[in-house]
Amino acid sequence: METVKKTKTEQDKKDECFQRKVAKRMGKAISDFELIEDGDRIMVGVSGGKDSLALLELLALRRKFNKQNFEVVAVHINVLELPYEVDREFLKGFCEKLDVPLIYRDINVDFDRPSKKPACFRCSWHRRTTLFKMTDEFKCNKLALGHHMDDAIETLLMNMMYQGAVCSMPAKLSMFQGNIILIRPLILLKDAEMREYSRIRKFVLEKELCPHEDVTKRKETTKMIERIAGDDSRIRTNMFRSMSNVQSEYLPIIPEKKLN
Ligand SMILES: Nc1ncnc2c1ncn2[C@@H]1O[C@H](COP(=O)(O)OP(=O)(O)OP(=O)(O)O)[C@@H](O)[C@H]1O
Repeated sequence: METVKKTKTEQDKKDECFQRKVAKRMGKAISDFELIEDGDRIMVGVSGGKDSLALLELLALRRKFNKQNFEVVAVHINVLELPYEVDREFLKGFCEKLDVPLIYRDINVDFDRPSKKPACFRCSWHRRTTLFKMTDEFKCNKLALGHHMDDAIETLLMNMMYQGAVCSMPAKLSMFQGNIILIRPLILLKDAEMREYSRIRKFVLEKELCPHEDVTKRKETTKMIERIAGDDSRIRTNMFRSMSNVQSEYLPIIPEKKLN
């Protein structure tokens, strides 16, 4: 039978080159922060959003083509009280193509219970706690989340502005006496790069907005960074890099006993 060979357009070549760049950047994070070792069994939290889909795909491809020997398991937590669901058919097909097992878990979040914490915070806490518990159940030693560089910068500014603390999201965090290691392999990638990756890969994304979404502080912070950074691509990178360049002798550090 005659096979029809599709010729690559200039755009196709550019897109492939961009995908390789993103994979390399994640590889750099994995190597710089020593995120993955041979024999790891990594649980990937997949929300159905662009970042965690990209993370899952990039890790699965790395496992296939690189020399590192590790396993990947995808988990989606479904909050029963939320009025929408992830596109299950898409996610199923996506994981099958990558040869990654997919686990669904339904959970309840009592949004009506009075609490000082915002609904978004509580929902995220429940999802995260469920993921941690599931690592044990499915014998995974690492949990990978899809946070990227802009998430880290936003968190840094939010903690400075609302908590009076300089802290953000580490690329690697040992938790529960070292029983589980949280990793963030996309930490060297920007949101704009993840959006481009998602466009190229034609990810099917949830369009429905969560009714509880924290529309205030994080969104305001995102806009604030947009205003500060403008078109200068160095600014986001420098804000991120500043977290690895803390010159404490040049900070007005108040002695602990005088803090209150
Ligand atoms: N429902 C979920 N099930 C499994 N993992 C989740 C879920 N929600 C979030 N996560 C994990 O936590 C990370 C951070 O969550 P967050 O809510 O900030 O991301 P998101 O905006 O839902 O989407 P994205 O997948 O694009 O990061 C996600 O990247 C993903 O790894």
